[in-house]
Amino acid sequence: MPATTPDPAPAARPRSSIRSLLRLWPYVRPIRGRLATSAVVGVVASSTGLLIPLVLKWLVDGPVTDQDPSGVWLGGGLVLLLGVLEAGLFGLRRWLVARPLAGVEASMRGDLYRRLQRLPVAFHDKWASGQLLSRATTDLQILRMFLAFPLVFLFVNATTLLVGFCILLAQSPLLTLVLLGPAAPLVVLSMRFETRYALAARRAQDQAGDLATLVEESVLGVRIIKAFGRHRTQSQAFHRQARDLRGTELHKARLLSDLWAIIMTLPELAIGVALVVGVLQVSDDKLSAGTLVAFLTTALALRWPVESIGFLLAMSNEAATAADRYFEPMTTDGAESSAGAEAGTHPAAPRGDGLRMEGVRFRYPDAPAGSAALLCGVDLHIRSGETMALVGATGCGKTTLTALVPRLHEPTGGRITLDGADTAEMAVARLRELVAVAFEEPTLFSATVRENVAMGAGPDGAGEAEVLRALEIAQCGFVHALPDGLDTQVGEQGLSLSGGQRQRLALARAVVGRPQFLILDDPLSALDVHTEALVEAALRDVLRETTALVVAHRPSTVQLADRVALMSGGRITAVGTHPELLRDNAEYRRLMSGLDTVVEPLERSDAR
Ligand SMILES: Nc1ncnc2c1ncn2[C@@H]1O[C@H](COP(=O)(O)OP(=O)(O)OP(=O)(O)O)[C@@H](O)[C@H]1O
Repeated sequence: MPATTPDPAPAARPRSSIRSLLRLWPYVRPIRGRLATSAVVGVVASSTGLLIPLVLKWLVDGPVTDQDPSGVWLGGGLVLLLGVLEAGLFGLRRWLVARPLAGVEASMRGDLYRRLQRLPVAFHDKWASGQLLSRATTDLQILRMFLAFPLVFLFVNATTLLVGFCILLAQSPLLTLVLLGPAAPLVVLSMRFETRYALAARRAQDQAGDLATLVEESVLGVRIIKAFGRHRTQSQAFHRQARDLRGTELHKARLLSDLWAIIMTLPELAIGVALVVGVLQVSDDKLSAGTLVAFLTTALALRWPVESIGFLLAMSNEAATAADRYFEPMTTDGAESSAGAEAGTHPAAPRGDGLRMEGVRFRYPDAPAGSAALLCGVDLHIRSGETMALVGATGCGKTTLTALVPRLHEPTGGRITLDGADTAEMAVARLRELVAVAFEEPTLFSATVRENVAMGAGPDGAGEAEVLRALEIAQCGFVHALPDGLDTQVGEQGLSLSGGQRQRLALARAVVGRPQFLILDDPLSALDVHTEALVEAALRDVLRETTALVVAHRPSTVQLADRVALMSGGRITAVGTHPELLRDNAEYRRLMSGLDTVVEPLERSDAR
């Protein structure tokens, strides 16, 4: 099932940026002291800058008018000192927050990673990996930038404006009124901009996530794309999505440039008008030249706090969107709980009853409405130490049923017990210590052979002897011929292995921990007949010590099992030994003779 972009509706819903940003509080709380100090230092720094016009006023009205060179030198030195102090304080502000903010980003990323690990397989089936990747990278960077700049500077600039206007008011109330003229239209404009920019920012961030998904799929599926000559189609899809993203980014840039143009023009106009009015006042002797110089220099110094509002608002908006996107997977329902006994504290249930399924029902959450449940009352008992083969037509739900045992999906009805203990009540960690799985599609990680195999052992890990034993059972002799033996890197960024080799390593991983319960989903499908026979011979010893459910498509795999369960119409319709079923069950005979047919949903619902 292809992963898709999650519900795009949030982009269309109006939301409060402030409420979205307030959700960051738990992460910001530990560094609130640092942030507050950095804000205070920022205010002191910009207020220091506002003292410069006052020194200029003193310079013009005093030493310059009196033609006193030593006074001019003193004034110049003072201006230089204030400038250096301002720069130093801004540097200190930056130093105060840089390290703590990197820590906030790291802890948010850590929480998201842990959350993604705990979210059920159903969640990952639905969410595109690129979307999750962009939330864990770009969105978190945007949030760090917000905490470093807009959060502090919206406060620092607002305070600077307040202090600045008090200074202006003290110089000339009339000229201050002239300067305040554009304030009302600027506020209205900023509010309108905020709404429109928020929608564009959300769209751009979602589109970036979709693009990341497409790139990831193109890289992972490069063999298929080449083999089927689909590079042109894939590249067209890439260009289409990249064009859409570019369009949205341009739209954002247009919104920002419109706002910026007005934010730059209106204050400049107001300063121009203030200059004309001020010059008239100086010529009428209603204002000293020094006061006019100080007023205009202060007004010019306040241009930056006003002009920066545009991009501070834009960055805050993007941060609000990033916060929404970050918290979507963080607050999605269904994370695997650690309900039940804690890992390690749940006593291993006494051996005896084996694996029991009672009336197990399941339907995928995204199955079409009104369609029949995939599993509609599975009853099956695998005795302790027994190996049960699970046979059924393609698509009848065998893999799904095996995934319910380690709770990769939660059954929608019925119960599964392991030696009498209900899996629904067990801590997930404990359950997965008891049950080992090897899937038909073997996934290896970017790690050494040894690490990939040892991953299947419990929290105590596996020693060298255990790893070698598992490799031998799975007939993985080929690993000793690899360039670095067991230390050879395999997986996505390592040496490429054949399908059969990967499958055998996955099998070694499943058996390394001597699991009490073993689930094998057609584990030998990629092996040649000779290797399959060797693996089966070695597996028999392992299977004797464990309770196993083995999905089987071929008579050779079925031979591994003590008994066979036939699955059909979402239920187990027959259980018996291979010869018994061959003798008594026509469907089983058909399946084993290779005349298998794909199960259509209609057939399933008919069977009910
Ligand atoms: N994540 C999913 N969401 C919705 N439907 C799914 C999902 N995974 C599988 N299905 C559907 O459930 C049905 C059973 O799939 P499953 O893989 O369990 O069958 P199977 O018997 O193991 O098939 P095979 O023998 O080919 O491996 C199929 O129709 C499949 O399309």
